Amino acid sequence: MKQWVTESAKLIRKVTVVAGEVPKEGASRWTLPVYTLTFENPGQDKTMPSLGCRIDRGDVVKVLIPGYKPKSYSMSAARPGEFDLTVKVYPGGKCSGYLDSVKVGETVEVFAKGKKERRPGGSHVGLVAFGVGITEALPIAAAELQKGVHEVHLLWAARTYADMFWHDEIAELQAAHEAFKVTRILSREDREGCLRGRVEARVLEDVFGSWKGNPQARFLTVGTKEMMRQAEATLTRVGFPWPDCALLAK
Ligand SMILES: Cc1cc2nc3c(=O)[nH]c(=O)nc-3n(C[C@H](O)[C@H](O)[C@H](O)COP(=O)(O)OP(=O)(O)OC[C@H]3O[C@@H](n4cnc5c(N)ncnc54)[C@H](O)[C@@H]3O)c2cc1C
Repeated sequence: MKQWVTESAKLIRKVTVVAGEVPKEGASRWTLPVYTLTFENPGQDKTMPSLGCRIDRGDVVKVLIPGYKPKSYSMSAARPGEFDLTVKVYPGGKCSGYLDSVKVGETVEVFAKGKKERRPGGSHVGLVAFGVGITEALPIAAAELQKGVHEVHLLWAARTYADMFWHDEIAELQAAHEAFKVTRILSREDREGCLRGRVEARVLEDVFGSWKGNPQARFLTVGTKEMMRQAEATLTRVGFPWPDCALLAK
């Protein structure tokens, strides 16, 4: 098996973000639990960015699953000496199940990975996040707002409102930055204040249409590869050609 150069990070806190539901018999889907795991930096290193992981560039933390390959997680926050991973736990999930099984005081093997760079432009930044993809999108929204861009619009898609989290964090960021707009869209629930449906052309038109023709508009999609490819193709169709309008470049 390939040898990976990893470092040991100690789990120091585990906080429930979404409690989740016990699966109902016969139910095909249910709300899955989400936890924020806080790890001490390897060697108690206080230098930032933690692990050298640039949250604002979409770098990831690779977690080595014993006897398996490393899997990617976005660093959802970092403070001197520690960093967070916010993890949705899938039934039978090799990596998420492993992370869920780690006890406070135990260590995991990790390393940071990422070479992407922020592309020039981006007076208007659109972030299209699917489900737990918010763990990458929200820290990037915060970083873009810090730069003083004209507008950051987060379009966050999930099945139900119960699958969503970090509402207080989003509200705080909105209170601090008038430039931060948020649209939530649910595929399986009608809810006041949220759109209903999927991230299709008419939704992207409605949310980002007023930016059309602005060569400064930049976008980031975060989700499974398939969701991202689909969203990028739809952005292209509605007038934001991919990858010309990508926020990050490899
Ligand atoms: C760049 C990047 C960043 C990521 N960041 C995060 C993050 O911050 N937090 C986080 O929780 N995850 C994140 N992921 C996803 C993570 O890497 C794993 O894919 C996820 O934890 C599932 O792995 P697993 O080994 O637990 O599940 P597996 O053992 O691969 O699968 C177990 C079961 O869960 C189902 N399943 C797995 N993934 C999904 C999915 N996305 N949607 C629906 N069903 C699924 C499978 O179909 C299977 O039935 C990220 C992925 C990438 C590529």
